[in-house]
Amino acid sequence: MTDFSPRIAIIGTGLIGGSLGLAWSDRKPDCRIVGHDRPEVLDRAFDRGAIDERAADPITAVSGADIVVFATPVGATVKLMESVAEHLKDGAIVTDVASVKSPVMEQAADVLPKDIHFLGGHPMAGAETSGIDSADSLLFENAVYALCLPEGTSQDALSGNLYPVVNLIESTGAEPVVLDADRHDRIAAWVSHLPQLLAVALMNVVDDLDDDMARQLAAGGFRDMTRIASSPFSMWRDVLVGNQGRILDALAGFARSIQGMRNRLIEDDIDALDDAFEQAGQARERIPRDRKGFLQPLFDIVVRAEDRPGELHEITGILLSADLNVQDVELLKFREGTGGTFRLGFDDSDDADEAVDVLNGADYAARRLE
Ligand SMILES: NC(=O)c1ccc[n+]([C@@H]2O[C@H](COP(=O)([O-])OP(=O)(O)OC[C@H]3O[C@@H](n4cnc5c(N)ncnc54)[C@H](O)[C@@H]3O)[C@@H](O)[C@H]2O)c1
Ligand SMILES: O=C(O)C(=O)C[C@]1(C(=O)O)C=C[C@@H](O)C=C1
Repeated sequence: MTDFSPRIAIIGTGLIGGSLGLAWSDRKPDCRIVGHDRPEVLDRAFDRGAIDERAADPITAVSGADIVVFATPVGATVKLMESVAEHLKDGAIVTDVASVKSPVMEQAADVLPKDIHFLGGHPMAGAETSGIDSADSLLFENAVYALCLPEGTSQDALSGNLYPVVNLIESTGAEPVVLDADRHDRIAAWVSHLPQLLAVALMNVVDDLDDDMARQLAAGGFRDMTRIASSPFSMWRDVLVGNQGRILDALAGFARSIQGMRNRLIEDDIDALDDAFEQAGQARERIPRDRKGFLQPLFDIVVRAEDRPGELHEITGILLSADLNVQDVELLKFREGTGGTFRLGFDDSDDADEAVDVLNGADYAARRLE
């Protein structure tokens, strides 16, 4: 594996598995990627260039693979890991992308043979959509990628036995962050799993008003807070099962906070909420800005795009040829099906101005976002 052109098996070529495949096909062209999923998903992954080979079953996929990536829902990952364990190549590295780490880490410790190296993974990037059609080679750009080492594995393994998979993760543009599974799951309960439930609850209480005018008045604030309300339950069910206790703690903490606000309103002590707003404003400022999602690179542009495959690729290609480094990309979904607008973020104001000029020169409608 020293030549860094490993054979990679991706089990589950949906949103996350497909996005990894697309990123590696682009940036690690020497890798050979074999995928396993349902036949129709595999065909689509192959047509999109996310995989080089289709494997009809998981055992065929992992046979001979240097690196195996499970990108299936948590429950399926746990089951599949056991069913392929005995068929893994000696010395292979196994990783996963599950949103909750403890169940996967425990299963890896239980079922993987001693000569297999395991590294738990969780890209902190995703979407409210699922499936291979939503996969995007830029999904992990600037995203934090949580890595969990098995108990008893030293951090040195990240630059040793596990290096090939760390290198692949870094090649997607993601930034690895190492922490243990328990801490990961406790924090993910607060910053990812709780917000998912809140988005669903908020969307539904407004829906229950059954007032069309509410839907019309809902603007940016409501949209920002409910984007992930459309995430698929098929993925989230396993996360809720796998992290139930910690999510209950987070829900209890949230309930206390909201009840506190309610009490201040009941007591007509509105000004007492000033501290809460102050704390929230300051806390949000402390979240790193150079991260996907939160990223407000200081210099943004917007560009109109047609609703056709490859559009983003073309735009980023134009910028790359002009030596302009895009730090973040976001599709602002205003009118689905009729195209949309991308927000592109740059480190530098001059780069943002130049990007507007270059794109306008290539017949795109681009402008600075103030
Ligand atoms: N969606 C996100 O935002 C996000 C972000 C980070 C991590 N994750 C994690 O990534 C994993 C995959 O999520 P996703 O969003 O890509 O979902 P997805 O539905 O887009 O993709 C999952 C794929 O796995 C396939 N699959 C399911 N069971 C299978 C089985 N037994 N054998 C073979 N293939 C099987 C499905 O057909 C599907 O193509 C989950 O563990 C999830 O927790 C998701
Ligand atoms: O939809 C997005 O933007 C996401 O990044 C989704 C998100 C999250 O932020 O909590 C959801 C679950 C995953 O495990 C990781 C990422």
